[in-house]
Parts: sequence; structure tokens; C-alpha cells
Amino acid sequence: MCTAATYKTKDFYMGRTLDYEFSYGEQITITPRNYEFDFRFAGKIKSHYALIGMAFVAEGYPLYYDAVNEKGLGMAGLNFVGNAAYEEALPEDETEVSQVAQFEFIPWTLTQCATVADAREKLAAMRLTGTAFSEQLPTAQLHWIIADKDSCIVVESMKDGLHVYDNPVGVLTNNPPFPSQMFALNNYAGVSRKQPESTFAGVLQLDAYSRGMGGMGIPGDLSSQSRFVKVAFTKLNSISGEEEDESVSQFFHILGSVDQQRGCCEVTEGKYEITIYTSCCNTAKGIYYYTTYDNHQITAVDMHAENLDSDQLICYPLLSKGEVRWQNK
Ligand SMILES: C[C@H](CCC(=O)NCCS(=O)(=O)O)[C@H]1CC[C@H]2[C@@H]3[C@H](O)C[C@@H]4C[C@H](O)CC[C@]4(C)[C@H]3C[C@H](O)[C@]12C
Repeated sequence: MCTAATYKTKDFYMGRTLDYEFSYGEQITITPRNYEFDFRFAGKIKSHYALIGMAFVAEGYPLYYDAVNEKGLGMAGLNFVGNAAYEEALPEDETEVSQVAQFEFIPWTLTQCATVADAREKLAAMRLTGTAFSEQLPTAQLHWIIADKDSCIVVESMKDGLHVYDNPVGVLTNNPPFPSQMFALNNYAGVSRKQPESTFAGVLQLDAYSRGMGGMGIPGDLSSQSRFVKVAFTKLNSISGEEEDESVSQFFHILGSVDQQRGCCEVTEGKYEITIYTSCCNTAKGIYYYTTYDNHQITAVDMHAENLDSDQLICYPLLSKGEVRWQNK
């Protein structure tokens, strides 16, 4: 499972948890402005917006899971298994719109669009194809969240076509499709951050028997529908200071509300999904913060500390070993 969220204070933040039972060897990857993208159908782009995000680099190509560009537009791909369906690629002379392979969707969008409005325009003239990157890396069944400081959308390619939804909560998990996830929030209309009031039945006085009963009724299991509700509640009720440290700290608490611990979710015999990493990107500053399952220290990579006019990918391996800060020895 995975969960993505946005958060706004003075700056705009976007990030995700990556929950899975194994890692591909992903790294923090900066794609500078002059790295040449040779898209399968959409031609070459030699000069473009720079990106920073998490990617598995295969044959020199950044296969992004999530990224933001230097203009503050961000995007993340999350599993949508069983619901994602892509188009067959057509010969070039049979289509007038851009064809984009699913593994190219993040770089194709973020290299060219500065805002969600730009992305919407591009999406209106695009076919998303199921073309695989290689035999070893087959098509991933995903859906995507795209956001800037002013708006957020979800893109789902399904059997009945490409759907683009407004996302007023700025959250995405996995299945079911986004409209059903949103609808489920109606079941929690009565949930509050305040102590519960006794409204169960007029004849019965029920007591708030403990402090800290805010959010009573919010689900706590690891299913994607439950994580959607939990993280939406946490994010929409979040209060933090406006400064960078306070905002980043709060962001990790928001996604921490759906953290996946080893042992709680068995996906196949003896294999457990865990939160491999959690990311938080300051989209205005181009800083990618992350933690890993065993390293709770927030680590950061700043895209503007690099030469963004280069044509070579810049990669930082995940620092995945945690350290205990001893106070008495
Ligand atoms: C497995 C990841 C999604 C995690 C997730 O949503 N888990 C939910 C589990 S569950 O269904 O709800 O049980 C996805 C997110 C991004 C994906 C990767 C990116 O799309 C980039 C390439 C795309 C290639 O087609 C396949 C390899 C790949 C490197 C993908 C592997 C894998 O599918 C990733 C890493």
C-alpha cells in the first residue's frame, strides 16, 4: 500500500509512503535541465524543467515513483492493481495526440508543465499506453496524484478511459477508484477532533470517559480505504507552525498515521509489506526529505545545491541505517 498527501503552510509540501515487500534499489534522483529524454512515442526533449524525486535508474533512465519539478509541480504514482487499464500504442500516423508510456508519465508531465492547469491541458491530448519499459520491468498498474500549491488532481486510466478528478482533500491511496474513496468520507461526517458528545440515543447518557477521544470512529486498519479516511482526517485537522522545520515535522506525522509495520500485513506466505520510505518534498524549494523503515532521522537532498544545467542524472542512495543518539555515554 501506499499513501500520498499534500500539506500547505508558508510553502507547499507533497509526499508519500512507499509500502511494499521489496525494494527495486530506488535512489533520490535529480534530473537536470539538459538530460535528454527520448520518449518512446513523444520524441526527444533536450531542455526542460529539472526534477527531483525517488526513482529506480535502469539503463540510465530515471523510472520515477514520485517527483517534483523546479516550478513546484509534483506527482506520485500509487498502485491501482485490478483497476488500471492502459491504451494499446497506435502507429504514429493513426493518432494526433501524444502517446505516453505509463513509465514515462511522471517525467513527461513534470519536464513540461509548471502547474496543474498545464498538466490538465496536456492530459486532454494524451493517450497513456501500457508499453513496458523492458521484459524485466513490466507495466506497473498505477494511478497518479498531481498537485501544485493551488490545486490537486487524480489521474486514473481505466477500461472506460482516462479520468481526471479534482482532489479537494489532497490525499491518494490505492483501491477502490478515487470517487469511491471520496464517497466513503460521508460515513465519517460525524467524526470530530473534539471530545465526543452523547448523541447515540436520547434515553442513554454516554460518557467521554477519557481525554484524547478526538477522531473517535476513524478506522485504524491498513486497507487503502481506511488509510484514505485516516490520513484525510489527520491532514485536514493538522495544525503546525509555518516554518520549514515545523511544517516538515508535521508532514511526517501526517503520513506516520498510516505507517505500515513489519508483520501486520502479509501479502504472500511469509512476505510482509512495510513502509520502505516516507517522503516529503518542499515543492517551492526543491528539497526532498525522507525517512526509511530503519532510519527515522529525516534526511534531505536539495536540488538547488546541484548544477541543474547539467545533462547527467545525479543520484543519492537512501541512507537506510538508523542511529541512536546516546545521551549518557
Ligand atoms: C510498488 C510501487 C507502488 C507501491 C504501492 O502502491 N503499494 C501498494 C501495495 S497494494 O497493491 O496496495 O497491496 C510502485 C510505485 C512506482 C512503481 C515503479 C514506477 O512506476 C517506475 C517503474 C515502472 C515500470 O513499468 C515497472 C518498474 C517501476 C520501477 C515501478 C515498480 C513498482 O510498480 C512501483 C515502485
